[in-house]
Amino acid sequence: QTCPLPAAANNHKKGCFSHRETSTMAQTLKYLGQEEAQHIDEELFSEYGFSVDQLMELAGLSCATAVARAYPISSLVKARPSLLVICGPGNNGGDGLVCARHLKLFGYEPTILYPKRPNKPLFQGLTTQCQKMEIPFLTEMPEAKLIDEAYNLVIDAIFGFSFKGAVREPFGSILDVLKKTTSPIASIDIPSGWDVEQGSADGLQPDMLISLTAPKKSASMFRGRYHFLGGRFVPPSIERKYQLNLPPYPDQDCVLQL
Ligand SMILES: NC(=O)C1=CN([C@@H]2O[C@H](COP(=O)(O)OP(=O)(O)OC[C@H]3O[C@@H](n4cnc5c(N)ncnc54)[C@H](OP(=O)(O)O)[C@@H]3O)[C@@H](O)[C@H]2O)[C@@H](O)CC1
Ligand SMILES: [K+]
Repeated sequence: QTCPLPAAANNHKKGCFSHRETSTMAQTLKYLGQEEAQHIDEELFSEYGFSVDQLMELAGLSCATAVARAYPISSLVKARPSLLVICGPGNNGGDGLVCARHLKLFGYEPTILYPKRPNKPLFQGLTTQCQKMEIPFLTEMPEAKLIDEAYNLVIDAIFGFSFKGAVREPFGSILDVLKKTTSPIASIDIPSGWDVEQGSADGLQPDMLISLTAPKKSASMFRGRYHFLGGRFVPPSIERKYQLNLPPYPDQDCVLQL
């Protein structure tokens, strides 16, 4: 069988739905509503004893792994393996910080924009770790033309499943710039600015989406090339309770291409 998905240095072949008789599984994979995603998240912390930094580390590592699968360093068009990681004010932004740190360990050259930093030890620690990893932080959002020239890829870690309502500054202006860039965008969990369930017809159109735990309803509107599932930490009883019908991850991989 020939894989209909675009080649990502053949890395997608292992575990790719299209290479297995999994079309029925793909149909039954649950796409979560906003409240359901938040309930699962809360339950993992309150009833299952996980800590936020534990799951954030696994989520961020999944994102870095998926990015490296879809955009291997050898496939990048610019001389340096430069990436821009834009982090928002919540846990999605925390995933972005973890993702940037792992990408640096994988040999990429991430730069971070983190305009609104929560005053909490978790995020302060993640920021320090990135600084100690010699990852530069920008003080302002570059113009679209500069992004196109300087970065192979933009990682969108601005908003996740708690985003609601009209976008507030400074993120409105940041998203407006991102809509003008031609560098591909990889969105963590939700394309930022999209309604978590309804999507957004005139919003970002990322090239990649990494759904964490399970895709959210808006993921059915995703039209980019690479859709990965990550966050391989869901206990079987949560999976049963919420009828997630997660496809089996290949071997010991922390990501799966949908
Ligand atoms: N179980 C899992 O799968 C795990 C999930 N994880 C990750 O957590 C993510 C969810 O994180 P989250 O709940 O912290 O919320 P998130 O979406 O980052 O944003 C909240 C921030 O955005 C802000 N904000 C909201 N609306 C806004 C607007 N219109 N305009 C401007 N700002 C707005 C809001 O601001 P506030 O309302 O407080 O002013 C708040 O500061 C999830 O998607 C996944 O990536 C992993 O880390 C761990 C395991
Ligand atoms: K995002």
